[in-house]
Formats: sequence, structure tokens, C-alpha cells
Amino acid sequence: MNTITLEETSRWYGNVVAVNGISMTIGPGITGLLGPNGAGKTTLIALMSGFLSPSAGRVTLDGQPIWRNTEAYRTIGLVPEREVSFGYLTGRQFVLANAELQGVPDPGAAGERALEIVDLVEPAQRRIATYSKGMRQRVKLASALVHDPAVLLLDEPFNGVDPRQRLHLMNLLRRMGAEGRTVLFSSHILEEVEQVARQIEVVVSGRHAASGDFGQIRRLMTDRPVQYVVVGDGAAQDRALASALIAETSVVAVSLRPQGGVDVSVSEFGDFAQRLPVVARDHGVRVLELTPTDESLESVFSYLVGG
Ligand SMILES: Nc1ncnc2c1ncn2[C@@H]1O[C@H](COP(=O)(O)OP(=O)(O)OP(=O)(O)O)[C@@H](O)[C@H]1O
Repeated sequence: MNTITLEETSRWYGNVVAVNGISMTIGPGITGLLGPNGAGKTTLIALMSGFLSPSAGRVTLDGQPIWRNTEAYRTIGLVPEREVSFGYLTGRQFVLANAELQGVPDPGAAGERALEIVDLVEPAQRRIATYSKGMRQRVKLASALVHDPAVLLLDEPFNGVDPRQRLHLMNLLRRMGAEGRTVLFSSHILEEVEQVARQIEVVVSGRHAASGDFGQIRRLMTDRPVQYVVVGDGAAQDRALASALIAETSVVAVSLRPQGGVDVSVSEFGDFAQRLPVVARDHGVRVLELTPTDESLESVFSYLVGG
């Protein structure tokens, strides 16, 4: 129930392939859609919410295609990434307008209920233009909840939101997930996704790169080969360290840097982190610095897709 399925789904814009043959299933509970900027997250969410038709493949809700399916639209709530452009409306007016558009039986009551859920009843008489970033996210969430959707899709809901509001939003999502709704939110930050999502789907360059719980994804990301610079106390120490480290099973390559320090390629970080202090001590080397050299999220992601 309330399961979104993508089968070999692609979406292209002219000759740009934004989503490339993705198959995945999103069921009840919270799923994090993780990927760097431009990975295709917004396009995927637009496909799942029926805003875009797939160029190839199928996107279904409980077996029924979502595109142009009014029934599915009644089941899905969407919190888009873009800001509410009606800053001159009060929060209440905005949420009410959405309740009316959804055609719910009692739009006034539905709007109030949604404002209550996101804890915005009191500021609801103020214009949205006066809201903080976190409040603007919450008013979008309220408007997505007016028809009590069983499926909730949120595009980068934590972007630019301050830590306190972020916690509030996370708790809200947790509650929605615990109620048995299917909740999917996108993010480019692993830590953010880890904190709330039961299941994580990673997309990179329009492709489905990995899938699993946060333990599995974290392991994939930390167990990849990583480059470090280790700096000892002087050139002789660097040399001693280099020759000692190459004997370690977690080390794949070492080379001395002309400017000082040793470049070390590590296949398994956990083991290396435990062994480095031991090796340094055994060889009388003082380690002054240990720095990862390719820790950018992009390098992590490109490793996951084998790039
Ligand atoms: N309307 C469009 N026309 C042409 N190309 C587009 C269009 N929308 C998105 N793209 C391209 O498709 C790819 C995926 O974009 P998408 O917005 O889905 O990624 P994203 O993961 O949501 O990224 P971001 O977090 O930066 O929004 C990008 O290369 C983007 O430039």
C-alpha cells in the first residue's frame, strides 16, 4: 500500500538525460533520496508526484501510473524546493487556497488542521513574506498536507533551515513516517538523511548508485579507497613512515611528497585509523598531520557509480 515504483524510468530534457534507467521502490516509512546537485533528485520527485511524464519506463503508485492520474494526485502531497511566490498571502490564506484547490469537503477545517500539524497556527495570520526560512518550509508542508495524503514527497526540505527548525521538521517527518505514510525527502547531505531516513536511495548523474539503510550506505562511503596526506616531524620521519606504512594491509600505495609528507592510498579506513598511531609509535615517528585529500562529496558519489 502507498508504494511508488519506478521501473527502468528515464527522463530527458532535449539531449540532457536527467534520470537514466532508474528502478526503485519507495514504501511506507521515511526514505532519503541522496545525491549531489544536479543528480536528478528534483526530476525524480517531479516524476513521482505526477508533474512530469517519464520519457521511458513506468512510474506507478500501487500499480497505477501516476502521470495524469487524478486519483494518485489525491493521495500524494508535494513540498517543492522552490519558495512560495505568494509572499503577500498570509500563511492561512495560502494553506486554505491549497485546500480549496484539492477540493476537500471542508477546506477551512482542513487548513486549520494542517497548520496545527506544522505548529503554525499563531503566525498563520501574518504574511508569508515575513516568515523565516524554516517557517516557509513549514507553510509549504502544511499546504501539502491539507488533503491528508498517504504519500508525502519533499524536495530538499532542510536546505537553509536553521538547526532548531531543522530538528522540528525532522520530528514532523518522523511522526508522518510512524503514522504509516510513505515519506520521501531529497538531500545532498548524508548526515541529514541518516538522522531521519529508514531507507536511503543514492542517485548520481541520473543513475541509481546505491540503496540500503544508513549503516550500509555509510559503510559504502567510508570503506572506499581514500587518499590521505600524513606528515611526520621532518623528512627522515616521513621516509620512515612511508616504508612502515607500505607493509600495512590497509595501505595500497605510498609516495613521498616533494613539499614534505607522505601520500597514502588506503583501501579500508577503519583499519588504517587504528594502525597509523601504532605504526608511528613503533617507528618513533611523530605524526603532525593527517588530512584526507579527496573527501569531497562528489568524489564519494563518483566512487559509488564507479566513476
Ligand atoms: N527543464 C530542464 N531543462 C533542461 N535540463 C534540465 C531541466 N531540469 C533539469 N535539467 C537538468 O537535469 C539534470 C538533473 O536536474 P535535477 O534538478 O533533477 O537535479 P537535482 O539532483 O534535483 O539537483 P539540484 O539539487 O541542483 O536541484 C541536471 O543536469 C539539470 O541541469
